[in-house]
Formats: sequence, structure tokens, C-alpha cells
Amino acid sequence: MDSCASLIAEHPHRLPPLHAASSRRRTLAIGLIGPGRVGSVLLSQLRSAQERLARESGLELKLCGVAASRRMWLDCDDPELNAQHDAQTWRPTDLDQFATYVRGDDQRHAMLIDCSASDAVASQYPYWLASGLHVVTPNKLASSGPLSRWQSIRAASSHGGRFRYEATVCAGLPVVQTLRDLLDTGDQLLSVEGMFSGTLAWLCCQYDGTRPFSELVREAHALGYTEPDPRDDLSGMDVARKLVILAREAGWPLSLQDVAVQSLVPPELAELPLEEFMERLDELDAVMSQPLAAAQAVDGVLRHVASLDRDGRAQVGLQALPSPHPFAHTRLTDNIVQFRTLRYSDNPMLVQGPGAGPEVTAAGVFADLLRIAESLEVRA
Ligand SMILES: NC(=O)C1=CN([C@@H]2O[C@H](COP(=O)(O)OP(=O)(O)OC[C@H]3O[C@@H](n4cnc5c(N)ncnc54)[C@H](O)[C@@H]3O)[C@@H](O)[C@H]2O)C=CC1
Ligand SMILES: N[C@@H](CC=O)C(=O)O
Repeated sequence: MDSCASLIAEHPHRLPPLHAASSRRRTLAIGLIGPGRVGSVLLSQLRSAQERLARESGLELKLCGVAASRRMWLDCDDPELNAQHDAQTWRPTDLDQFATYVRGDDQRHAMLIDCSASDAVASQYPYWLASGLHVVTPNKLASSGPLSRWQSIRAASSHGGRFRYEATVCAGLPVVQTLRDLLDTGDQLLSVEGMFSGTLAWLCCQYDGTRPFSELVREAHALGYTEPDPRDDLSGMDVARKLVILAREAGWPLSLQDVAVQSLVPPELAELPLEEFMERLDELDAVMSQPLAAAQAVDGVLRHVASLDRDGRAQVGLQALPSPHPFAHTRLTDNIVQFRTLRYSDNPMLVQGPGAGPEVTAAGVFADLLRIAESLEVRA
């Protein structure tokens, strides 16, 4: 009897780990782009888990660098210089240099994690993936941006590094993977309906007329629920992006311009610099009092709802829902996603839970990192 078999015979209720950590020892070099609200929480989560992952699953996470919009930090690139002049450890951000540094030699597994909301960063993914770098991101711009770029990313990831983006839709909730599993097992998507914005879910739950809407938006921003520019949430564009991501996952070639979006941002505030928009937020109060009064008049609740079907119809906007409606009972930042498929046609599949905030989003990104790490071969 080998040692595993004898262990099972002696302790039938305590199965040994499938892969002993020592025989699965892998190193994953990591570069993080965008150390903002989500990125900095992710850094803490990675640091807290580093020792446990090395011990329990043989996975060594090696954080090699962090790049913000203007400055980047590369670890150990010039130890002598770094020791002499601390300031030299920071240098102006250069994403090519950053990616090359994290990539290292061909022998190591390496990953870039994009926690920015930058289109310029997203446009680098096809090159990074083609060079063998893995990419993980909560940034929605790559998966919902130009279809041709999305197709290049898919093509590059089928031959090069792996690409995961679970946190782009409903933060830490398993939405993209759930859809993937349905499709991969032969099901067909008929439609998706739900509440896809943590910010708007939270605002709709809080807003009852006792506090101005603008004050609540400021609070949602401070809590880290909103996009860096809250107009991305209020305009419905953030939700439209999530619909596009799910549609493309299902193989439907949807683009943002195909989505009918109701914006809550008055046209005169839409193009202002962010700072000025935040100063004039109270102009939203009059805009929002009307739909609230309409919902209250029919004894309903205000909810931000989106839907998508296989004929390419996609819409996003506020609705006054009657209180027995399943979407009326959500709490705080709860998102709810209802998949109607061939198998789940009479009674749709639901995924529900908190859909915004740095902690849950960072955890969604971290889980993507671990999924990729599980598939890495052991290299000497
Ligand atoms: N906050 C949330 O609940 C969720 C956020 N997300 C996504 O996560 C991403 C990050 O969101 P937050 O952390 O809230 O934003 P944030 O504004 O707090 O952080 C963004 C970071 O990206 C950096 N950055 C911007 N342009 C850059 C560039 N060109 N190169 C390098 N770094 C750059 C900024 O310096 C900042 O550190 C966004 O794409 C957002 O859509 C996704 C799901 C939920
Ligand atoms: N701002 C977004 C964050 C997650 O995508 C939201 O509120 O849903």
C-alpha cells in the first residue's frame, strides 16, 4: 500500500490533500496597476494570504511592482541605488517597462493585475497576453470596449497568457463564471435581467426623501462603491458595460451603442470636470425627487434595473417596482442577476449579494488570480 492509501485506510474520514504543497511549488510574479481603493485592498489581501498559500498549496506570490498613473515602483531593480537613494525606487510610469520587468525571463509565470479604470491600460492587454503574461482585472473597459479589441484579447488569450475578469460584473459575485459554466455544459442563454449597480442599488435603498440624493451620492463615493467618476454609475454606463460583458460572454456581439440607457445625469453636468461635477451634485436632487414621488404614489420602490435578451435588446434604467417584486427586497449594495436559459426557463437561476465595495471586489480579483494559479504547471 502506498503512503496515501495507508493514510486513507487509517483515517477514512480525513482525506489527504490532492496535491502535496511541496510537489506543487509554483512561483507567480505579480505586477499591480492602479493602487487605488480596490488595488490597495487587494495588496493587503495578497500580503495576508501569502504565507498560507505557500504553506498549504505551494503557491509563492512574488509582488514585483506597483504602477500608479504617474509613478511606478519596481522591486529590487537596482538594489544598490535603491539603498542609497530611496526616491530612486520610484520612477515615472512606463507600462512597457513595467510589463517587461514583471514578465522577467521566460521561465517564470507572471501576471499583471489591472485595478485602474483606464482605457490606455486596457488597450495593452492583447500585447501582454500575447507575450505570455496572464491578466486579471476588475476594469470593465477591455471587455465592454470596441468589439475588435475584445476579439484581439480573446485571440491572444487563447494562445498566450490567461485572461480573467470576474469582478467586472457585480464585483465579487460569481456571475461571469456562472454564465460560463452554463454555456460550457451545453445550456443556452435566453435572457438576463437584474440589478447590476451596487451604487444605484444602495442609493435606491437609502433614498426615501429624508436626505438629499446628492448627500447620499457623496457617501457612496466615500464608501468606495462608485466608479472613480460617479457619473459612470449615475449615467447607467457602468451597468450598460456589464450587460455588454455578459452578452459577449454568451457569444452575442453587443456593443455599448446597442444598449438603451436612461441617464440620471442632467446634460449640463455630463461634460464637466469631475471636481466641478462633485461641487454641483445638489443639482441632482430635483432630478431624483420626481421618480421617487412616482414610485411612492403607487406604493412601490425605486430600483435600477437592466435587461438583455438573445435578440440583442438591452436596456438600463430606473423602475418603480411593486413591493412583492423579487428585486424590491434587496438590501444595501445587493446586486441580483437572473439568468433565464433553456434549462432554467420556467424558474430562472438567481445570483444575489453585495455588488460593490473595495473588499468584495478585491476578493473577486484575488479568486481569479487563484484560478489561474491552479492551472500553472510546475517549473523548475
Ligand atoms: N469600487 C468597486 O466597488 C468596484 C470597482 N471596479 C473597478 O475597479 C477599478 C478600480 O476602481 P477603484 O479602486 O474604485 O478606483 P480608484 O480611482 O480608487 O483607483 C484607480 C487607480 O488607478 C490608477 N490609474 C489610473 N490610470 C492609470 C494608468 N494609466 N496607469 C496606472 N494606474 C492608473 C489611479 O492612480 C488609481 O490608483 C475600476 O476599473 C472599477 O470599475 C469593479 C467592481 C467594483
Ligand atoms: N461602481 C460599480 C462598482 C462595481 O462594478 C457599482 O456600483 O456597481
